Amino acid sequence: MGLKPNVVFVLGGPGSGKGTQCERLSRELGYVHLSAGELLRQARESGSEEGALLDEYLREGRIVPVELSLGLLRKAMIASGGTRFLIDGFPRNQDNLDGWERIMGKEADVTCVLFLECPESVLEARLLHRGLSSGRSDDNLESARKRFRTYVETTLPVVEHFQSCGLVRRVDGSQDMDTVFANTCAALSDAMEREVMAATRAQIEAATDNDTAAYAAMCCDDATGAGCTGSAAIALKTPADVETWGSKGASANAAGTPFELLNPRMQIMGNVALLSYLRQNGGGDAGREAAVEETRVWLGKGGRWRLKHLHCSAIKSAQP
Ligand SMILES: Nc1ncnc2c1ncn2[C@@H]1O[C@H](COP(=O)(O)OP(=O)(O)O)[C@@H](O)[C@H]1O
Ligand SMILES: Nc1ccn([C@H]2C[C@H](O)[C@@H](COP(=O)(O)OP(=O)(O)O)O2)c(=O)n1
Repeated sequence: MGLKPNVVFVLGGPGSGKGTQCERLSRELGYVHLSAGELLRQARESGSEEGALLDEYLREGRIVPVELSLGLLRKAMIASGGTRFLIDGFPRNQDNLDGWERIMGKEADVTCVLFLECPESVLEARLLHRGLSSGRSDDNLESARKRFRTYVETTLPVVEHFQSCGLVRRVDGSQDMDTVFANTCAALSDAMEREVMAATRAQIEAATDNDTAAYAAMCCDDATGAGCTGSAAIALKTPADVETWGSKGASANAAGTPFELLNPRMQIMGNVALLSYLRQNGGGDAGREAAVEETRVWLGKGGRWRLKHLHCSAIKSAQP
């Protein structure tokens, strides 16, 4: 099975800093940032037949039917080619949530919900200030108050739903931008760890399936592998490189064998993740048994985790 898209929902009142934080997170941590509100504004401007209807919804601070917002999000997710998403301003009500679960529930994994908390007085001041230059028809006091009411009545219950699933990471959005960013990064660390584990599993599955193209697609252009051969690091970029690598460390890649990643240790530094584990290939009747210490260095960029380097120990045990 390939890698499912990993999604972080970013919620908070209007003006809580969702767009500001997502823009920086996407730049520094390599996520694809998609703003539901921005996609709707673009759709309104595109001259489509829904334009006039959208204009009314946006001015009134009402939430548009999920078919429309999720349709735009889904298209943008596919067009981005990424697997790691910050989805900003969605799901904003029960209709959004139901639509997501119906259409995307099996297609994507929600790793966490980043929730920026901010008092209404701060939000109002920010939106009025933003209104001086944003050109947004809803950055005025009347629309801001309507949007805040909509947020309290319809979005907070969605946050409570995610809270009961243990997915909410709360960050005080009223602090200065750098402090909010630092707290946001810390709040995302466990979600990022899960993304890296999922990417690692998907890449090992590609190896055990002999899917060298899928494996290579998860590598950086300058990726290298070292260890198994006892010689210098070799390039790990093209399917042919992966083939060469596999043939040298064949026992650890016994075709179709199930595997376990034991004792994983992970360190995340910005958009770099370092993961070490003992990879145990159980084979049972199906194949050989082998254990290898592996360290993978992953780089988060362009909306994906890409392998930068793989180091393997010698095979610790193998049965013919
Ligand atoms: N931590 C912060 N402190 C002060 N102003 C902020 C902060 N975060 C965002 N802003 C400003 O507040 C306004 C709203 O931020 P934005 O990111 O657009 O919010 P949202 O996407 O949640 O509506 C913007 O003008 C932005 O520059
Ligand atoms: N899931 C969504 C997200 C936004 N919208 C609409 C309604 C919102 O008032 C506007 C603007 O949302 P956006 O997230 O860009 O901005 P604010 O958080 O309100 O500042 O877009 C929607 O209908 N459905």
